[in-house]
Amino acid sequence: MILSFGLNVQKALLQSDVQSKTDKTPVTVADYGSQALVSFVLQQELHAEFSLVAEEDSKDLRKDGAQEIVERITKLVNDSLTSDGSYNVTLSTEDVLTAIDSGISEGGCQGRHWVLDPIDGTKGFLRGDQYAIALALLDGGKVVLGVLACPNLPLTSLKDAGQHSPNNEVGCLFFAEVGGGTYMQPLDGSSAAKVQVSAVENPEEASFFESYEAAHSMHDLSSLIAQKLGVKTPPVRIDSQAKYGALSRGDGAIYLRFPHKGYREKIWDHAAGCIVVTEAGGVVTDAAGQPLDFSKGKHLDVDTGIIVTNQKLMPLLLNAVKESLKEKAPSS
Ligand SMILES: Nc1ncnc2c1ncn2[C@@H]1O[C@H](COP(=O)(O)OS(=O)(=O)O)[C@@H](OP(=O)(O)O)[C@H]1O
Ligand SMILES: [Mg+2]
Ligand SMILES: [Mg+2]
Ligand SMILES: [Mg+2]
Repeated sequence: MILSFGLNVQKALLQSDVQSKTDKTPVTVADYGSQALVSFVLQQELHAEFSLVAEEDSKDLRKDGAQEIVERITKLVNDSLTSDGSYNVTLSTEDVLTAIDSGISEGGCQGRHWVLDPIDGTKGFLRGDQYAIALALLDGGKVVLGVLACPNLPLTSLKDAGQHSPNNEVGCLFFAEVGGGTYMQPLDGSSAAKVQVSAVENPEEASFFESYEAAHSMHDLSSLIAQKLGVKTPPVRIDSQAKYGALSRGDGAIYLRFPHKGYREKIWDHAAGCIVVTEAGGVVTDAAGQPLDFSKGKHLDVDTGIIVTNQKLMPLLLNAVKESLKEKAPSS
């Protein structure tokens, strides 16, 4: 239901469906609608008090002049609930705003918290490119479950892109539970298969992922790191945690993310992706080699950036990162 919601809205997006947040990033009726749906379904299924840390809130939707967009979100949510048929309800605008606001939890190191990015890679979503719906569960500050839906990701490896594979089908669901491995299932519901990260040991044979948006990650720094490693192929730039999904099935071997100075990472941008990759045999650390700490609330306080690869390549990657950061540091 939530996945077809994103795809349907992406196809029929109106100019008025896209708003700008105070941090100047875009938010759409799909981001709000997806958050309302996931929050509603979790509450229905869990039959209990639950805690949700999610990206969006209803502040802007409660302002004067926002009535029209709230009604549009409510209609999209109700259309999705009706077409799915699992829940025989019609939500009011206030129900939708309340569902969105259930995502106000701060998370932390105690208890269980769901972590949601209702549309990750909103800019990619708007371009018609990659985006993901990312849901994770924290227990005692550790990620224990992750689900990553990537409605526009090809079922076959991105390595084959452009080679006119007869199978152009898209839509992948990745899921992982701690200790249970990572699985990928086509969104058409056919059976799931276990996936593994790339086994490449020679960095010259490794390809790497990075953000599509240069504003989200320093492409010049990744390029220097890749050069030091001897990586031969150009970077694969795609939006969202689809990068983690693609990496978990070995489409590439490395993911480099170096936000510009001053940006603080949020847990919903990495929690699901992190467990999907680690359960597939990968390693996710900050630029100093420390694991990501999801127990500190909404933010992830990482040293400089986030790097992901397999266990064999990580020591080489960490060295290349350290050398590159030293080279790029302004001399005092
Ligand atoms: N300035 C800056 N630096 C780093 N990261 C930022 C920045 N601004 C936003 N964001 C967050 O990036 C999320 C999307 O990351 P991506 O890796 O998908 O970026 S990209 O679209 O591939 O360029 C994106 O997630 P969504 O908002 O869910 O789309 C943001 O949380
Ligand atoms: Mg956003
Ligand atoms: Mg995001
Ligand atoms: Mg988002």
